[in-house]
Amino acid sequence: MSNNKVNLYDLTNSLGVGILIVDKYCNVTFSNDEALKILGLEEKDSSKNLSNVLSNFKVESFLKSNKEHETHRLIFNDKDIIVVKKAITNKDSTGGAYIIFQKLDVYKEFIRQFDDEIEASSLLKTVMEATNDAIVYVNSEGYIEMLSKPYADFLGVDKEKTIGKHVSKVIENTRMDIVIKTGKSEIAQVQEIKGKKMIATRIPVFVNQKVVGAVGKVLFRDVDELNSLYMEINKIEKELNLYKDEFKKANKAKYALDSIISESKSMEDLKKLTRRVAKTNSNVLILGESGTGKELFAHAIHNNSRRIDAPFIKVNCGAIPNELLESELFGYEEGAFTGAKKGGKIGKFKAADGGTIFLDEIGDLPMNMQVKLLRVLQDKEIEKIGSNVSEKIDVRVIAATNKDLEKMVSEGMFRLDLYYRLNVVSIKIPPLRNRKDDIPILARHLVDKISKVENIKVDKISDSTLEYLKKYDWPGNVRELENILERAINFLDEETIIKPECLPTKITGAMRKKEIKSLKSILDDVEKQAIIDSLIISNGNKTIAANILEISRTSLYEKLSKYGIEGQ
Ligand SMILES: Nc1ncnc2c1ncn2[C@@H]1O[C@H](COP(=O)(O)OP(=O)(O)OP(=O)(O)O)[C@@H](O)[C@H]1O
Repeated sequence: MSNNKVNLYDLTNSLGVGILIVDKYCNVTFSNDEALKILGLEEKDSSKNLSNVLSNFKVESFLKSNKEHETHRLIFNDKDIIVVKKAITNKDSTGGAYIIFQKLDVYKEFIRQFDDEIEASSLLKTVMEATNDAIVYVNSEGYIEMLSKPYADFLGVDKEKTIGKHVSKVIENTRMDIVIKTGKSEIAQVQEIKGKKMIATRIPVFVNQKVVGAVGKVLFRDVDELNSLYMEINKIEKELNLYKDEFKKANKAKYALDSIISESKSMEDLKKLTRRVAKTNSNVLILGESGTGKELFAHAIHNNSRRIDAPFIKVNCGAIPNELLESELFGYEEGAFTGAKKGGKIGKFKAADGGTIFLDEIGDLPMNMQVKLLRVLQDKEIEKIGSNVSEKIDVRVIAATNKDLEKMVSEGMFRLDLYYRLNVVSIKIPPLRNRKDDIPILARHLVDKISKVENIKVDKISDSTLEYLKKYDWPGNVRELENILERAINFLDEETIIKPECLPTKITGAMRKKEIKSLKSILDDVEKQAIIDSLIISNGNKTIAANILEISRTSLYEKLSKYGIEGQ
């Protein structure tokens, strides 16, 4: 091989194209490595295979055709190949042809990249045109390739005329050329342009780890604008904190265990149990007749738990109409249904996240909601109405009812699985009639509480009043006691002592009758009844009646007139 041929060989290989040279008899006089590589041929069989290639490439017919060149596309060894044949026609040559070929994939990839670039650049152009921000894009040498209209307007330059100019000639105090050199972003830096302090961000653009340009963006037109924005944000933040505080205050458990006034052993034991239970994370079911203090216990559990600083949210399941219950508990997305509020609504469970939810009157929860509540307790996640995304929540559930839940379960009115989930720990508050020891201390506590609210001076509750209170059965429990005492306090005139007269007759009436009766009047009552009975038996015959009573007729007449019994 001559030196020239060696050069031609290296050169053609480095071009990445296959080259064959044939003489006028269609003998291969030259082939490069790329040719074999592209055609997928082994070097050792090259001469045999090349004749196969020449016939596929239709070289012989090309030589005979006297055409100067010919291009066609063909499939060889499953490869999509483009072939260019060129006749060797210079006058000192003996003829033949150059056959130059390449795999089409290379071009396809090239075209794809080209298309991508066109697409990216038109996308960038569209973004630049649509933006309200001041944006500039410079190439790797710092020449402007794109400038947004707002930026051009602010600079007072013609947008089109800036393209191709060096950024330092168009933008005052620019550092875009520095960012290109350092390859380091500069975020939110002050840049003075036309006497205004602007906040600029400059970001280098990398392709294959090489800086190919940089984007600059002015975040705010002027620092003053930023300051007023900052003040606005500050104001909103303060307002938000205020609302957060209000929310916290409104959704705070008000009562501690000390607020539960009692002296009876049963209640003291219950308070001890409550203190222990509060420390755990278990769901609690509070049972007891109406007015026994179930809500007080729920507050106390929250306030003695680790959740004390998180919200305590109360929901009265019996007071919310069925159709609203789901949105109250779980919230809804904006547009979830007609009439849904803009921005949607947060449900009580979400509001209680991290804290406690108190589901009062749980026995009134309709069946469909029982199923949904069970799912929340099992999965510890909620799904807003109109959303298909569920959200994890961490809420402790305290439920309460004055209904007999076990009976409801046996009657199919309450789900057994939900009952088990809620009843991990149960607190059963005894009715007031079963702990009458609590009445004096409770009465004094309630009188203090009410007199403060009503601003009425009360010195004490008389002993006889306390006796009456202890003898009554209190079907409405502590709430009824509170109401009776409030009424009594409002009865006080100049007095400062609550006496029996201040109590309603349902409490004093029956007892007073019994107590003021003397032995004589009791005997009179019995005597009168015996006379009536004897007259009934004797069918009104006074002689027989006197005989039954073993008294004289005269005596009977006297007693009839004494008791006003007539005409029997
Ligand atoms: N042990 C107590 N000490 C002080 N106040 C009490 C006590 N028990 C109940 N009360 C008061 O009695 C009233 C009724 O209590 P609470 O609302 O907690 O009862 P409840 O069992 O939840 O009633 P309901 O079943 O009707 O919802 C409240 O004003 C509460 O402060």
